[in-house]
Amino acid sequence: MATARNISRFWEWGRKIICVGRNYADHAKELKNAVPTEPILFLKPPSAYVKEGSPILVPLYTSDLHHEVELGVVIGKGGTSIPQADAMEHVAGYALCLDMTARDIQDQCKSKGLPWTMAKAFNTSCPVSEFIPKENIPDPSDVKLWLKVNDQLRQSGCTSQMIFSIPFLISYISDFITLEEGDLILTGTPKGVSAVQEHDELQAGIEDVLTMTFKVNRLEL
Ligand SMILES: O=C([O-])CC(=O)C(=O)O
Ligand SMILES: [Mg+2]
Repeated sequence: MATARNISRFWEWGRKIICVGRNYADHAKELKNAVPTEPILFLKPPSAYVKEGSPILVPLYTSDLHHEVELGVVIGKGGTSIPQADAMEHVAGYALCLDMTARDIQDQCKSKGLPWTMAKAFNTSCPVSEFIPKENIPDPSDVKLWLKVNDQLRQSGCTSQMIFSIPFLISYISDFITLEEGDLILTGTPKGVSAVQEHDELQAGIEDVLTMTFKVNRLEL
C-alpha cells in the first residue's frame, strides 16, 4: 500500500534544489564578484541532500571546501509564472541549509567559463535541517542566520540583506522552471564563507528557531 508523502520529509521526494548565487552584496564583494542586477541560478540534484547524523564528505578533488549558510524555502504548491503577489501562498515552510562549495573548483570553472556542477552539486553538498513549518518563521525577510566552525563564529547575517526577495525569486524562477511541491530554493549566503577541514564540526542556526550540527569527513577511497 502506498503511504502518503509528507512535506516534512521533502528531501526524500527527489525534487529540484534551485540555488541563488550572490544574493547578498557583502558576500558578492568578499569573493570580488559584481553585485548582480538579475538573480544568478544554479541547481543541485536531490542526491546532494544530507541530514544530521550523517557527515559532509569532502570530494577527493578539492582542497578548499567552503561552507555557505542559507535559508531554504520549501515549495508546498507548484506553479508556473507565479505572480509575486501570490508567491508566499506557494511556500510550505523553510529549512536551514548549507551550500557546500568546492571553491578551488568553482574558481577554475569561472575562469574557463564552465558550469559550476563539480563545485556545487556533489554528494552531501546540501546539508539540510528539519522542515520548519511556515508559521514558525512569520517574517522570512527578517531572520538572522549564523554558522560556527568548531565553536568559532564564521557567518552571521540577516535575510533582510538579500538583494532579491523570496517572493521575487519564486516569481522569477517559475517563469522558466515550473516549481513543484517539494522543491527547495536556496536563497544565497551572507558574508563569512571559509574553508572546512576533515573532523571539523559545523553548527548553524536560524535565530531561536533551530540549530543543526554536521561533522566533516574525507571520502574513503
Ligand atoms: O558560490 C557563490 O559564491 C554563489 C553562491 O552560492 C551564494 O552566493 O550563495
Ligand atoms: Mg550559495
